[in-house]
Amino acid sequence: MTAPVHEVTAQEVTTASTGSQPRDGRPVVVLDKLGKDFGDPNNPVLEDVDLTIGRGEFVALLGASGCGKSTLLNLIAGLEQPTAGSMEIPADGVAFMFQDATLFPWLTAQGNIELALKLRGVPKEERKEKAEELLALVHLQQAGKKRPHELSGGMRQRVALARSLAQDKHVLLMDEPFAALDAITRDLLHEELARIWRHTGRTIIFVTHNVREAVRLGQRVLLLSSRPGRVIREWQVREEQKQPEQAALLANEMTAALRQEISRHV
Ligand SMILES: Nc1ncnc2c1ncn2[C@@H]1O[C@H](COP(=O)(O)OP(=O)(O)OP(=O)(O)O)[C@@H](O)[C@H]1O
Repeated sequence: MTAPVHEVTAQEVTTASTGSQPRDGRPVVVLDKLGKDFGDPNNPVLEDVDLTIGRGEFVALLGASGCGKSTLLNLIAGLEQPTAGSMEIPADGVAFMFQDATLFPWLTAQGNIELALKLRGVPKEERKEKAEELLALVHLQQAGKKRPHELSGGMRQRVALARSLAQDKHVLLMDEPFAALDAITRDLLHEELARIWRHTGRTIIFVTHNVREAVRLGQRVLLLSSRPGRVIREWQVREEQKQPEQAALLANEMTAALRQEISRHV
């Protein structure tokens, strides 16, 4: 059985009666008692997920392995249907970025971005310029003619980010996009992503296992319980808490909560 999915247009916005409220901005994603099972209703992956995400928010999602983080993103992306509760998601869909860049190997970096623009219906004569702008936004203006195998992992993820921005969706879902990168490259990409988020005003929902990454990037960090997954705790991250000392304290607090949740489940 599937549950109702309501698609909100840019103008049509409602507020959920329950769950996490956004810090500011109109709600763009509203999950109300959302649940998902894969055939066994007695063993749902997600149950009673209540969450409201406001326009322009950067939300990081933490939780033990297998608690349903990716499933939650798939539901918001419309790739899976909920089996309980209801949700409101943007009518024009969302953009998705994964851990693996999944670029087409036979296309150049620029070609991969131009393809996304083409699929969005951007006229041919505008695609080159727009792709170049997006490459510049991710600081890859020199690499447009290179194919994916000629790029480092970090550069491939930059192209993947530019490609997801090319889809021109307001909501960007990111599923552990930097997990496979080394610490220094990841750090650089954090800076890039924070800058791009401020520049574009996108709403970003970012899944990670890395607590420091969540503190570094998120305005709000949510902790999902182990199966069945639901939001059990959340932290607002103030700007000053992104400074190293305070960030470390907050990360410790989140790690303790995450550990407790993992051991409770074990
Ligand atoms: N299409 C599917 N059919 C059956 N079970 C599924 C399907 N997709 C996910 N699951 C199950 O749902 C549970 C949650 O998976 P999910 O990938 O959402 O967790 P996760 O929190 O993202 O995990 P990780 O942190 O390890 O990536 C797992 O037990 C998984 O096997």
